Amino acid sequence: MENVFDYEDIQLVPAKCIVDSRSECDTTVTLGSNTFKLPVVPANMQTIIDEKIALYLAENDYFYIMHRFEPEKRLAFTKDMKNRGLIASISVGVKEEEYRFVEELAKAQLTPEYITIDIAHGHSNAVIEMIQHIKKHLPASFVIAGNVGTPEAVRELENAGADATKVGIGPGKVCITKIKTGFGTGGWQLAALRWCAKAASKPIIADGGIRTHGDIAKSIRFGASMVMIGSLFAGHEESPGETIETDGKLFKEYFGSASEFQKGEKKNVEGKKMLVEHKGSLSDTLKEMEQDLQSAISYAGGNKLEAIRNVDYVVVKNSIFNGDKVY
Ligand SMILES: NC(=O)C1=CN([C@@H]2O[C@H](COP(=O)(O)OP(=O)(O)OC[C@H]3O[C@@H](n4cnc5c(N)ncnc54)[C@H](OP(=O)(O)O)[C@@H]3O)[C@@H](O)[C@H]2O)C=CC1
Ligand SMILES: Nc1nc2c(ncn2[C@@H]2O[C@H](COP(=O)(O)O)[C@@H](O)[C@H]2O)c(=O)[nH]1
Repeated sequence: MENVFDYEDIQLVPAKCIVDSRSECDTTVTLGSNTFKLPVVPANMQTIIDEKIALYLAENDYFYIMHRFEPEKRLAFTKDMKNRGLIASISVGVKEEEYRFVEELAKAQLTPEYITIDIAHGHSNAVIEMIQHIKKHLPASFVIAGNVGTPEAVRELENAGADATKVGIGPGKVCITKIKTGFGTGGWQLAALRWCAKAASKPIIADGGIRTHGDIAKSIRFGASMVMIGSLFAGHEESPGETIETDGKLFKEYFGSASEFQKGEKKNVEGKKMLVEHKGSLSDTLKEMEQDLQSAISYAGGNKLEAIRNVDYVVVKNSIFNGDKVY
């Protein structure tokens, strides 16, 4: 790979505006057989989403993916969402008990609309076999598989039956994979996304490294259908992470799914914990994201998300913030 770059190295080039107001710009996106308000999904991590947030997102037409770290609650969660006439979207791992869980769902005739296979190194037979298992027992579920960082991986998971792949190994804010292993897409996530998107024949979810709302538009430009975000969703009133007061200031904790805090032991740790400034309500952030994306669509010279895919861009190595600290 040559000419790698990341979010802060790129600026999108404006095209002639065709709308009279940014409110005319449509930020909706279709994934599988459902249409959502934004091409954004909060990360399936325990300090980012819980049942209450999932319910709020589903009721308000946002995409969500429930985490897999309270495995015993997933069947009841799926049933509850279905009883409310809402989309059920859950995560699974690849261990033996996860195979039994998929069979249990099938036996109970509960088909989640979306199942995400949530594994650090998704380019593996373990993930391929789980995709095939889900497709055998729950053929109507839309399967998102990951995480990966190469075109080969995207193709292999798609060929195994994945309906979408999730790209991003190591760009996350609480990720230490890049430091502990030397591997990943950290520092060149946007270029890796472009590389993967060129090989993809199905949707790609860009996962990790989003630090500003403008990065959502950049992800769309470089081939993402949807963007998964952790840290920007971490500090809300509703966020499940613990609230901590330091010197009169409120913070919320945000920890990695492969951190010692998540695992309860110091084994194969590839994540850390940090404190994020308290930032008000989730609905305010979602509204602001929508407005910023509407504005981005207007700069792209269109009135739909698709317009962003075709804009020109320039590489401005590490200079777009002019020294301003925005995160
Ligand atoms: N997007 C990212 O960059 C990363 C995300 N994470 C997140 O952390 C969580 C835990 O992930 P993960 O450890 O995969 O899940 P699990 O702890 O559920 O591990 C799943 C299985 O895969 C095996 N495994 C894990 N990593 C590797 C590897 N590098 N090579 C071969 N086998 C492996 C594990 O065995 P064993 O433990 O014995 O090796 C285990 O059997 C997930 O939520 C994941 O998304 C973690 C790191 C990077
Ligand atoms: N390497 C690790 N990556 C992790 C861990 N827990 C989550 N993640 C990934 O990060 C993104 C969120 O990134 P952000 O930049 O938006 O904060 C999340 O969706 C996972 O893919 C971890 O412990 N280690």
